[in-house]
Amino acid sequence: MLPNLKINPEELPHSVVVCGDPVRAKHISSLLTNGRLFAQNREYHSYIGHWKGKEVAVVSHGVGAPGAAVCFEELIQGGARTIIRVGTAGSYQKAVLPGSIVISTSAVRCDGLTSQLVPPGFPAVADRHVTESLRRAASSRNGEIAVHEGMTLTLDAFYSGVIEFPHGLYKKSGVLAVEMENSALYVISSLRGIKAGAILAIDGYADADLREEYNPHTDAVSNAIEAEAHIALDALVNIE
Ligand SMILES: O=P(O)(O)O[C@H]1O[C@H](CO)[C@@H](O)[C@H]1O
Ligand SMILES: O=c1cc[nH]c(=O)[nH]1
Repeated sequence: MLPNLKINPEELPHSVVVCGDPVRAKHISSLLTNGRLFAQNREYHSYIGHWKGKEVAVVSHGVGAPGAAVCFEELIQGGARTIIRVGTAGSYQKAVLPGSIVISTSAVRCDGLTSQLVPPGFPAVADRHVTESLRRAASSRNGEIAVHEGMTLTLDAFYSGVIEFPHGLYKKSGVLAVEMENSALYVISSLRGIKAGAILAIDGYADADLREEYNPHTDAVSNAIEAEAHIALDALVNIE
């Protein structure tokens, strides 16, 4: 039994979708054929079912890299070989609008967790086969929603303290969006030799110049989450 996920590894498929929100995990499982809850502990709610004939799991990892890392490590210990994160993120770029989607190719490591695992220069990169599969799955949806691809940034602090995080620096460097777990997923998957990637629904602007009142509960964001869930499931079953 995996101690934090409370999953019996014999039940865990090789292909897994992960997301922060347990309610989103339940919703994604409702898209599956015979989707059902098969484990639950803390923020980790695990569902199993079939997508286009292939068995997949959907597991929530909560908010933030340390808790998510527990989830990723135990999934890999339990036999997961491909993990795709279906997340949300704040945009740094005017052209990356709320309600659009970002396929993350890499993550700037502004989290604390990965600096306890690997040296500073170690890259956090998505697997190229996963990224390619996400790109193909997204392009087969006929441009119904804008899809961007590029670097994202992983940060621990959702709200600022007295220190201002230099969002503007990363905006100028071409980073598309900020979220809180991708670097952990990429570093851990590289260390353990499995494939991982991430797709993100943009739920607002994180950049101070563009920011309005943060409201991630809009129809545009819900539509983007619905679309990215379908894209991730398609990418998971069609990966080469
Ligand atoms: O929507 P999820 O997958 O939780 O992702 C993003 O949303 C949470 C913050 O609201 C963080 O977990 C961040 O990474
Ligand atoms: O970490 C996150 C996630 C969604 N939106 C943000 O602005 N930040």
